[in-house]
Amino acid sequence: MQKKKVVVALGHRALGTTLPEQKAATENSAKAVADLIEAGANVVITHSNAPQVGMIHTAMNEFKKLHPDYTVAPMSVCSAMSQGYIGYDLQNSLRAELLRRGIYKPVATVLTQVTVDPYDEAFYNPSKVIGRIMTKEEADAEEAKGNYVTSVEGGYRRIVAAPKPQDIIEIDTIQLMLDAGQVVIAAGGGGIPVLEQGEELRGASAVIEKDLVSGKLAELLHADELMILTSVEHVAVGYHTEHPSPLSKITAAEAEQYIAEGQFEPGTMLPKIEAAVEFLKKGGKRAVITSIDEAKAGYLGRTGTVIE
Ligand SMILES: Nc1ncnc2c1ncn2[C@@H]1O[C@H](COP(=O)(O)OP(=O)(O)O)[C@@H](O)[C@H]1O
Ligand SMILES: NC(=O)OP(=O)(O)O
Repeated sequence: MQKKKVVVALGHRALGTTLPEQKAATENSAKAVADLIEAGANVVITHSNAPQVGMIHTAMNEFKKLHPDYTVAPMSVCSAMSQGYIGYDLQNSLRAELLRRGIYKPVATVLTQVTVDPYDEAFYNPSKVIGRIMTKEEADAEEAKGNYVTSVEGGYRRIVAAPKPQDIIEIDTIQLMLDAGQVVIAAGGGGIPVLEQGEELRGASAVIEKDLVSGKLAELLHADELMILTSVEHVAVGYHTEHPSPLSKITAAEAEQYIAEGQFEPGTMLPKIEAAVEFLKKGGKRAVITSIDEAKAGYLGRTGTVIE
């Protein structure tokens, strides 16, 4: 039987935030991904990174206090570190889970760079929330350094630019590994944002939305399916009303209509729907949005929101 090529996007619930949380969460997520592999999927995994990249950035800032003449680690470097750190836990959890099930499959993380447009409006309107919740004093200190913050429930968080992903530099490597039946973890945290300058790639001060890059990855790999595994079993309309209606199966045109009605929250559900619609418009067959706990049922069409 021909295996299905599936891009699987893992969100916050699949990763946790702190080091011990991430270890436990990735072990759980590995079970969900192994279920998909057992069900016949060849998977490429991509994942969130906002809490982790913020934590790494804070750590690098602390390091600079010991060495004031050092430059602060750019956000692109912090993104690369977050791919390595999250990929390390994910690939080991998945390797072990597959071995426990008697499946031998190489699992590897590809440090992935994603080009962005230097004129992307997002550079003038930072909107991507990263890192931990801060006090007013900490937020003021960030602003004094030239960073941006926004108020959230419980305090303040940093915001950075989230330009749209244009192209994936390591796509041929990812494709080769996928075609060889290997499990690839790629474009984590939206990918390391880079600007093309002649032959050079220069890191951009931004964090790309992981949902949008998962759609781009699925498109460029000609994947059969995009699965976005998040914290809710279904996408809903009227989500913030007393009577939300869960969606089971919709078309891309219906999804666009709901986008126009403002049914999806920017920064959480909206980019997932946009990624799904874009993937379908570029030739994808099916996108599924469901909870990480229902991954296999979603893959088998028994739950989740399916967009076709
Ligand atoms: N219309 C909607 N239907 C379902 N969930 C929604 C909707 N609008 C916003 N959400 C929120 O989106 C969240 C999932 O997005 P997010 O927290 O960014 O997840 P992830 O980290 O998995 O990408 C859900 O927990 C839910 O609160
Ligand atoms: N890069 C990214 O979109 O991360 P989050 O999903 O954690 O916001």
